[in-house]
Amino acid sequence: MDNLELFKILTKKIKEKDIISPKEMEIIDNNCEYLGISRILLMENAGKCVAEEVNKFKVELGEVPIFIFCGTGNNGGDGFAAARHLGNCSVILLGKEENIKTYEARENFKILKNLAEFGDISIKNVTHQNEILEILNEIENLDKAIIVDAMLGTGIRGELREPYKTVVEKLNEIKKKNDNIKIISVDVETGDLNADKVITFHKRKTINKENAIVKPIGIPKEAEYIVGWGDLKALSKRDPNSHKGENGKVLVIGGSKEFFGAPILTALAALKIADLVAVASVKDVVKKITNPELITYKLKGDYIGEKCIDKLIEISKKFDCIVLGNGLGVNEETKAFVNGFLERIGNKKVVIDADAIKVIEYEGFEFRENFIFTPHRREFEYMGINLDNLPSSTIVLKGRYDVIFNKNNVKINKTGNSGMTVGGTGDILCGIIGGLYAKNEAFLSACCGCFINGYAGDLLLKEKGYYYTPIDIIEKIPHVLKLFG
Ligand SMILES: NC(=O)C1=CN([C@@H]2O[C@H](COP(=O)(O)OP(=O)(O)OC[C@H]3O[C@@H](n4cnc5c(N)ncnc54)[C@H](O)[C@@H]3O)[C@@H](O)[C@H]2O)[C@H](O)CC1
Ligand SMILES: [K+]
Repeated sequence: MDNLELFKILTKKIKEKDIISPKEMEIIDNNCEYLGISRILLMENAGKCVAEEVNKFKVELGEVPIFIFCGTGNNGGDGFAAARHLGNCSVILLGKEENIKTYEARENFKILKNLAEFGDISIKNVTHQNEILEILNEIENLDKAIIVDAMLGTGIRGELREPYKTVVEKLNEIKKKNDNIKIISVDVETGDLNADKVITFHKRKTINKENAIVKPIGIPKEAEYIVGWGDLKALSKRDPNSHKGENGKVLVIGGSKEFFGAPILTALAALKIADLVAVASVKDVVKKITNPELITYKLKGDYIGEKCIDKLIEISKKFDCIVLGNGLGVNEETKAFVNGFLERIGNKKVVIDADAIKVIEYEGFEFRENFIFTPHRREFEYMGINLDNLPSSTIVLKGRYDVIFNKNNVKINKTGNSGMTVGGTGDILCGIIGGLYAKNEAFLSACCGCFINGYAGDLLLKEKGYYYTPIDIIEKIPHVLKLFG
């Protein structure tokens, strides 16, 4: 079974989420763009859905005034598109036109302005409290009306601020006195607006109420499965006022008298993302580490064995994430170390790669959710993952297509090319994942690690053909992060 077949099996085994968070929706939105589905297309479909629901109210109420309250974000953009589908309505922009946030919302507002000169769509730009109260008083004196709440959607953060606060309070008062004032909320009710209907797009959001009506707007299910720049945009952002060590501390435990390169590649890759990276290894490896940016912990012996567990459990406490396995070697000594260390490391974030994967005793092994495994095909088969009892740990099955999964999620990454078969790219991948995992959750870190590693390889393929080296890939990591971060 190749990776693509495994992916398809997993999409059937892992139940698709029918309620998602605004953050998950934002990742899907951005990955739609990555897949070539433009936001303006989605906004058009969203606006059409809203107009259809307003027309249902018109069947009940007859030809009544329609007021569309729009914010300056894409929720407002949906309102603009809905206005065009409806015609004969009043669009109230709660804010200055120049503050309309996005291209797609601005384009829809521009169209309305072109129409408003001649047609039956009126536009009011209101920014002052008295202008807003005047419109609300007009609505209060009507027998019947339809209100569209396109003020705030999934972009809402924290307590409702003015002018939305006044509008919501006043509309709730009006609604209480006259049930023939019907309110439809776009995607999400703004604050505690008492809407008759909420039309939410693609999937119900965790911030929706039970009665939300879900409408498809052309987002294919693949947009939830393919890793794109939407995942990268969801990564935690560096706080500009942060101090050294606050952007991730990674400890690489690997290497042996036979292999010194692997843990160094892992550490150098992690260092492009985290701001404090150390390598714990045997003396033959430590003496080869000349990079002053890397901290080292020297361990006794030719291999990291059981005798190192206590010291490494102690050292691990200073780090956010451990990357375990690169170049460890595969013998009884390293086997005893890896199994003992993982048993005692508790819920510390650990990326487990290469030789560590090969020496774990999987019989009765606890696949904890704080573990990320990064096997290639053979290592994956050795792990013997039971597809009917998927693990809490996140598994990254590397290949032409990387498949990233755990018991609740599955995604596939298509960046990368056969130039990456060169030795060391696996060490780099788990270094990138370790750097991300220090400050992000496991599944997102694993997906983004695969995307970044592969995308760096794709950029190098364009620049150098297939003959790029692991160090070239490491040097490309910041470029990829800057492109999409
Ligand atoms: N999911 C989809 O496929 C589509 C979603 N669409 C619509 O887009 C909105 C989300 O748009 P966004 O611009 O991200 O955010 P909002 O419009 O919700 O808010 C924007 C704006 O509001 C300000 N703001 C945030 N919090 C507050 C607050 N507490 N008080 C006052 N103001 C606040 C802030 O400045 C934000 O920038 C989604 O809901 C859908 O309606 C697409 O159009 C179609 C596809
Ligand atoms: K809304």
